[in-house]
Amino acid sequence: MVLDVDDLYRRDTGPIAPVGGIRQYRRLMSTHFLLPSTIHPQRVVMNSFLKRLYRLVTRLALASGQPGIHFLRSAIAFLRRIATHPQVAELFRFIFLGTIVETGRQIAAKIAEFVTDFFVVKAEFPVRDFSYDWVVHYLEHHRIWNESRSFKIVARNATSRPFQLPKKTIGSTDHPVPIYEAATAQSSSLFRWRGYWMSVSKTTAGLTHYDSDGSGGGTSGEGGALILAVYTRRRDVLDEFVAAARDFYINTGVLPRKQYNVKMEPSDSLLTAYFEHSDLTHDWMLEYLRSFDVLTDVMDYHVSLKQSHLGWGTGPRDAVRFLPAPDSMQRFLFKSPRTGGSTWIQVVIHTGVESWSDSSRMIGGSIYLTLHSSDKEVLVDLINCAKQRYLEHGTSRVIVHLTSNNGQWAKTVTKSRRDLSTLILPSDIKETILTDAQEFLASEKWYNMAGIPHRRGYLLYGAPGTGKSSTIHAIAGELGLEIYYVSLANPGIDDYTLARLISDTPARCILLLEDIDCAFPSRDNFDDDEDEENQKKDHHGARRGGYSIMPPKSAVTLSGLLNVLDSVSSEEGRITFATTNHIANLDAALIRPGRMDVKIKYGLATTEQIERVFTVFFPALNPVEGSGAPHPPISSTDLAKYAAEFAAAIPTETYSIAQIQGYLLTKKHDPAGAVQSAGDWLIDQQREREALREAKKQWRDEMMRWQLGFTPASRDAEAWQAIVGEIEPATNPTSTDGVDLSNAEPRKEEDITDILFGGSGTTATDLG
Ligand SMILES: Nc1ncnc2c1ncn2[C@@H]1O[C@H](COP(=O)(O)OP(=O)(O)OP(=O)(O)O)[C@@H](O)[C@H]1O
Repeated sequence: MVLDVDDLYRRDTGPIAPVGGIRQYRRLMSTHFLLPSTIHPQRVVMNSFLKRLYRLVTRLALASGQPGIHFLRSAIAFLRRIATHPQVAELFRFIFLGTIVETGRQIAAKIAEFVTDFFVVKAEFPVRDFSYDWVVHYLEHHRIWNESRSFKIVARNATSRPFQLPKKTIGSTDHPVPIYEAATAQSSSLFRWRGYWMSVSKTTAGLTHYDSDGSGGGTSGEGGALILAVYTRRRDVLDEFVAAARDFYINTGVLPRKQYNVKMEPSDSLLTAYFEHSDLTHDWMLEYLRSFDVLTDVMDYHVSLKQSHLGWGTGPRDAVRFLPAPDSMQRFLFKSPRTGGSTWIQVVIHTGVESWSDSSRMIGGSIYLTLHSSDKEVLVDLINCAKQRYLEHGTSRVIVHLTSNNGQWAKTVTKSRRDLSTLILPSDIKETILTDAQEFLASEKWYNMAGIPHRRGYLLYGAPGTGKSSTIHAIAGELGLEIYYVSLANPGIDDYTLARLISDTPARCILLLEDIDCAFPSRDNFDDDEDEENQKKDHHGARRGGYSIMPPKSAVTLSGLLNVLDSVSSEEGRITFATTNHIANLDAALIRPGRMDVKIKYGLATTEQIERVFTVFFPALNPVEGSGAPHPPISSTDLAKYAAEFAAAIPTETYSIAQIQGYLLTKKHDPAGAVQSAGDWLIDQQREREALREAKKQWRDEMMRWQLGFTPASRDAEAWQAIVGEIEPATNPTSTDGVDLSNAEPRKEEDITDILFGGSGTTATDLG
């Protein structure tokens, strides 16, 4: 601003003011320079500046001794002189021109921005978003990047290959092919799409391929984005483009990008599901993933011959099985049978880590699924499919769940079903158990109405090797139930872990409690399982001694076991099978109806059973395939003759079927020889039994000595004999109670074919 004070003064104040006309200046300033401050706050600032200037000028004028107006004139003249100096004038010209140019540039930028906003539609696709995948896949497929002049070239397998056998010579297909991708630099590509020009660029460096490994720290282009500009005023062109890219992505079934950080950074568009190893749903899912061979893009294999890795025993035992490597990320397309829609699912199978205390147990094994969907129904569909598949497949096998040493369901083994007809049992034991169990499972409503807990217990007792476990196995197959096997002799299982194990079982299943007599201190842990005499004593309920030499075999107490059998969690259609070799050891409370409703005795092989075992072992005219060198075909008449002779040679109810099978196995190609050598085998058996009995007796003696403080040095033969005589009544036919049992009438035992339905308890037929 050029201030011609004189002129102003002249106009407003008339003649020049005399020296010291300070008031005139004041008036001048207030009249013409000061701006109405009420209008705008910036003017207040300006007014303040002018006031200060005015004061300064006034002071200078007074100090110079000149009248104010003369001072101003000389000051202005000085300034004019400077301003008219050629170099200063040149400087002013530059400033002026620069100002014009800069202003012009800014105006042009504004116009460009305006035009861009007006005529270009822009969109940004963040790198870690699905939309990015759609667009990049679409552009890649249409070779949009090739319009660019700068590329990144990577060597890859164009498509994921299913497993192939290695070729003898390396062909061109064995090597990866080059894939052109957009360079990581911020280069933009211009292309035409459906008549519209578009340009695409990236905001940050990073891998651009849709399937890039996001795990490589810093190389995933995290935080970057794809910028798309559509040169049109129409927004719907962008909508169309995005929709087309999305459809193309879905329809080409392209593998989605691997999701690495779903756990840490949950996404709104991804569902995750976790299947814990100890839960049945884990088995469903594993079965589904294995059986359908859904994981077709696996490139990371776990190669195994292990039985437990062979799926469900469908293939030959020596087949090499390729499983996805543990912890590797696989993706598969799940087609929902309900909607018909497909959803990508990422699966990671964690095997867990092996427990240091129990090598058979894996800690933390699980299946982790990530569904590329936000629809929970898809997950429900998947679980239903897995369950259905599992159950369908389950009809040809029996699944047995085993515990670890520290009391958790740790392992699942599958066995092929055993046909009930392969069991050689007297009369209709098998059918009776099966019918009873079927009726029980079908009468849940009746139980509820009658207020009776919906559970049923079966106690199978008798000598080892008589078919107790085999019966349970066959029944489980018939009923289509899974077996949850708990051995009470497992040292890691106590009352607490047993209760937890039981509560972790599903509603409909078979709970198998083996060695139930281990649940409390046995009267004698040296029972000779093979000892016929002892077995008979068991039947008579006679006790061979009152001493428990060894501590109990199980950490489970009787009350703990009773609690578990009575617990609320065991009321949901659960069938409990318990087995024991010594029913006489069991507490009456344990086997009372309500806990063990059906009691079945398994005896040693009768003559009739022995004959049937023989017939089954040597099928007439029908050599068994795959049995090595099959025995020469024999006529059914000869077979019947041999079977009868063999059965007659073996004393009835003396040997278990397992023992007889063991002998026949040594003669599996020679039925006639089996009959001839039967006598020798019996003698061997007798010797073996006596040797075994003697060895056990000696061992028992040693243990007693040790427990009673006898050492070889302090051994006193007489004192020892007195003790042995006192505590070893089993070697004597007379019991310690003083009752002579040698001539006593054996307690009336039902025939093996008779089933004891728990005395006064409900029977299967009662429940009809
Ligand atoms: N009654 C039977 N019919 C057919 N096979 C039998 C029979 N009893 C035993 N076996 C055979 O003997 C073997 C052992 O049978 P199993 O395990 O069922 O006996 P167990 O009574 O449960 O013995 P343990 O009391 O020792 O558990 C199996 O291979 C089975 O095939």
